[in-house]
Amino acid sequence: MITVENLTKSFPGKGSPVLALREVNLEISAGALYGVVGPARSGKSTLAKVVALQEKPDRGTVRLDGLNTAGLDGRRLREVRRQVAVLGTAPSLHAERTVAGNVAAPLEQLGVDGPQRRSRVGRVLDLAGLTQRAAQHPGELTEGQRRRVALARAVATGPAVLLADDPTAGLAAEEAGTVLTVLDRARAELGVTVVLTSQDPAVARRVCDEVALLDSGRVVEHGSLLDLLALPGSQTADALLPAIDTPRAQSAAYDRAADVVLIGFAAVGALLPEAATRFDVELSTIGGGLTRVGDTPVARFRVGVRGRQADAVLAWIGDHGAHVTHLAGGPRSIAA
Ligand SMILES: Nc1ncnc2c1ncn2[C@@H]1O[C@H](COP(=O)(O)OP(=O)(O)OP(=O)(O)O)[C@@H](O)[C@H]1O
Repeated sequence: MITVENLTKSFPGKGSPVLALREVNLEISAGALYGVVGPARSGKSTLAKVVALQEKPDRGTVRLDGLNTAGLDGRRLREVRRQVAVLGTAPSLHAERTVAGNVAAPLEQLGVDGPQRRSRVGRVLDLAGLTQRAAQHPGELTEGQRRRVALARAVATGPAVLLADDPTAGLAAEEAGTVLTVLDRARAELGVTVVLTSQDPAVARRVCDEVALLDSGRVVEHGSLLDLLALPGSQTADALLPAIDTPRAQSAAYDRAADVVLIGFAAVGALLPEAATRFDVELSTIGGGLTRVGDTPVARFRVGVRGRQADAVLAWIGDHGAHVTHLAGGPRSIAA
C-alpha cells in the first residue's frame, strides 16, 4: 500500500514558485493498477517522482507499506528506492546490447548469477511478449517494442512498485494497447503495484481499477474507476463515458427523460428492455452509447419515456443497479 498524505511540492518559478502539487492525499492498494490522469502540467509526473523518492516534497508524507520515507538515511533510502522501479517517458536502451542484454543489465548490477539471471530474463521477456526478439538490438525494433523492453528491464529485479510515467506517449493505438497489456500482466503475474500517469483518460479506461484525476496540482476525484463512473456529475465519467449530445427539444418530446449509467453485462444487456415490458411504457434510447472499462461493459444512455408509469419505471431502473439522473421534466404531467 502506498499512502500519500498532504503532499505539497513547488518548484522555483520566474516570479513566484510553481505549485506542482497541492495537499495531495491518496491511497494506492498493493497490487492495484492505479492511474493518475490529468491535463498537461497538472502535476502527474511530479507526483510520480515524489512517490518514487526521486523528488522531496515541500510538505507531506509518502508511506510505502506503512514506512514513512521522509526520515530514511542514505543507505536505507537506497534500499527502499530499489523497491520502486521507474519507467520514464523516453527510456533509453543500450543500443549495442541485445534485447535480452538490456533486460539483464540491472540484474548484472545486482550480482545475480548466470542461471538465475537467465531464468529471470526469460520470464520477463515472455511477460513482455518479446521472447522472439531476445537476440535483436533496439535499433531493429519499433518504438512500442522498445518501450516494452524498458518495461521488462524495469520489472526484472522484482520491484514492489512500478511507476510508469506516460508509458504510451507518442505511440499509435495498437502499440499503446500492447504496452498497457504488458503493464496489466506485470501487475497480475508479478504482483507489482503499477502506478501509471497519462493525459489520455482512455488509458485509464483500458486497464486501471483505481484512478486519481489531477488538475492544477490538486486531486479532483479519486477512487475505484467503476464507482466514479456511477457518481452523478463526475468528471471522470464525463471524460470516459460516451458523450450525450441529444438536442434539448428531443428530450422534451417525452414525458420523462433521464441519463442512465449501466455497469456490467446483465445491466447493459437486459435492464432497460425488462423495465419497459414490466411497466408497459415506451422507453427509447435517445443518446449516449456503450463502452468498456477494462473487461466490464458500461453504458451511458439518455432515455426518453412515454407512459403513465414513466416515474415508476425510472425509479425501478434505479433500484435495480442503474444510476439514474433525472432531467428537467417533459411537456406533460403524468396522471396519477
Ligand atoms: N523540475 C522542475 N522545475 C520547475 N518546474 C517544474 C519542474 N517539474 C515540473 N515543474 C512544473 O510543475 C508543474 C507540474 O508539472 P508536471 O510535469 O508534474 O505535470 P504533468 O501533469 O506530468 O504534465 P505533462 O502531462 O505535460 O507531462 C508544471 O507547471 C511544471 O512546469
